[in-house]
Amino acid sequence: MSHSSIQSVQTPDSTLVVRDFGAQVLSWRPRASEEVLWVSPLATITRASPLRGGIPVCFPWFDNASRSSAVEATQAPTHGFARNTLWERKKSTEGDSLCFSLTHAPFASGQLEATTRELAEAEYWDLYPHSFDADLSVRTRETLEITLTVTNTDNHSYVFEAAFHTYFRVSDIRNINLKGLEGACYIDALNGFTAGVGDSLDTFSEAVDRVYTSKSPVTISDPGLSREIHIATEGFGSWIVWTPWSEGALSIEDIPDEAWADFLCLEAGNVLGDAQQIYPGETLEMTMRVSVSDLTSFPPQS
Ligand SMILES: O=P(O)(O)OC[C@H]1O[C@@H](O)[C@H](O)[C@@H](O)[C@@H]1O
Repeated sequence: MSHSSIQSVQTPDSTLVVRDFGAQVLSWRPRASEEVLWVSPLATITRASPLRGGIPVCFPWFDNASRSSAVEATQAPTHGFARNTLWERKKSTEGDSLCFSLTHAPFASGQLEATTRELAEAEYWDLYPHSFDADLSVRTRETLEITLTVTNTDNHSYVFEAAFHTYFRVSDIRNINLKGLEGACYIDALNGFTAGVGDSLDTFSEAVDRVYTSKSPVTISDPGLSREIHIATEGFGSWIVWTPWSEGALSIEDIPDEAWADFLCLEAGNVLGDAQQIYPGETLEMTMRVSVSDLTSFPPQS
């Protein structure tokens, strides 16, 4: 089976590239700007594994499974299995969108002609025995709009976490400003998961790994690229902010030692206290919108 299938869409306003494996956005470039997403130069597209960069989809749990309320098995893969699974490409009625679906259900024993994807999926059933249909739609115009829709197709309620683990490309993380988290409460993963408040985190000078509770839009202001990236959400309650910094990047195989300053992970999420309870038949929708403006102009309306 090939894991390298990628789809692209070009509109008058932008170009978009998405990989079927993990339904992972790899590139988004609005016409008037440089590439918005960072992908590691060491990323290998032919491997059946999430690629370092772009927008991996973390679902149905986030982070190390031992800390997640959505999954019981502690040996479960970090950030859920959606990013480790081949999604099915769906026909989109709109020329500016790419749509993918992932069905999670018990594997019917005795079924002789299972697809490779079904077999791969079956291995996760023991870890997460809750049926769902998930859809990911990605629309590219002047704004990138990415929506995860989850329907509980089971007969019991359960909990999931979700995040769009976006690697934003920046000129140099030491010279950017982050706006929008002023006054928000956070949990600090680098400080024993302690709670903090009031640290607005507007500039970066060391490793950061925090989950902020906030629904407010955020902006990355990047004088080096003369642009601002505006990110807004609906249906998400958290922002995860992560940079490994120079020392952390040394222990991450697929980030070149010198590349740590080239990206900031700013992730729209429903994690920790924002984990979502979903009832039989219920559908929940989570959307992130990304737009870019010149540093000197007003943010575009989406
Ligand atoms: O290497 P992974 O599994 O993609 O995770 C990278 C990082 O992802 C972030 O979302 C987490 O907050 C970090 O703790 C983690 O290190």
